[in-house]
Amino acid sequence: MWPEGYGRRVLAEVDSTNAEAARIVPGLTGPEWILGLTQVAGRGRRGRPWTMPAGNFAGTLVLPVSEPPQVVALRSFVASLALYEAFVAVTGRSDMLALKWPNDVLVNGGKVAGILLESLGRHGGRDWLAIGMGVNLAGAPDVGEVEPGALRPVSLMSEAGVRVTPEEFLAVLASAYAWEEARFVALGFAGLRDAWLSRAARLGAVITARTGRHEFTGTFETVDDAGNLVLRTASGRQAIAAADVFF
Ligand SMILES: O=C(O)CCCC[C@@H]1SC[C@@H]2NC(=O)N[C@@H]21
Repeated sequence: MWPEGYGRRVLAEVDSTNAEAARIVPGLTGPEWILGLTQVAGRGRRGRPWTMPAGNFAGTLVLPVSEPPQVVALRSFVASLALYEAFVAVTGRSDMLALKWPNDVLVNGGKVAGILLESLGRHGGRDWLAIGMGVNLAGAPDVGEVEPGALRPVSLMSEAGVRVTPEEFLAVLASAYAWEEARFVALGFAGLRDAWLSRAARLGAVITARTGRHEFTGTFETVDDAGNLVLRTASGRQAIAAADVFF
């Protein structure tokens, strides 16, 4: 069932649903989903492009938020848990799914979805956030399109053999997101941290985190209560706020 209080608009073609979010936010009074059936200038994290083979999901939730910025940023965990639940709902399986810090969703070890949070500033006396989600439902970009060392892109179709339209996926995701959002607002990150950790890829394994300035290799111990990646390295415990992670 479509969640109460959330609006929805579906666009045949859009440059980027996150860019569209910035355009429409001044006229909004509550949360609104934007679905782009074709997205021609999708944006990924760290300024990378996000390509969208036909039939994939490109959606952005435009959300009013009321917490300090470091808490608002924890919506990436809310969104990744919602994506995970949506995948379980459409495939009936959880055995091949995992979450990669900070906010990728993996199927059989390949990247099937990514999340891009962008602040939209203040409108109508409220702060707004764009939560952009790209999901490879039908096809994955060519492996040559991702940076060296990044996980191979995969699609739900190739890994699970499940065919889902973007509209069908939006219905499932919107409902999963609304549930996770309500839990986050009621209980804070403490209310979902264990759920996220129990779905985490490579917890307890040695991983590498690159921050742009530094590279840390160590055992992935946990995610702390501020959402930082905690690694046990040869030189001690490191809590890392933002990085790309390599397995
Ligand atoms: O780099 C990543 O992993 C994040 C990718 C986020 C892509 C989605 S697609 C829908 C929304 N609109 C955009 O332009 N980007 C996000």
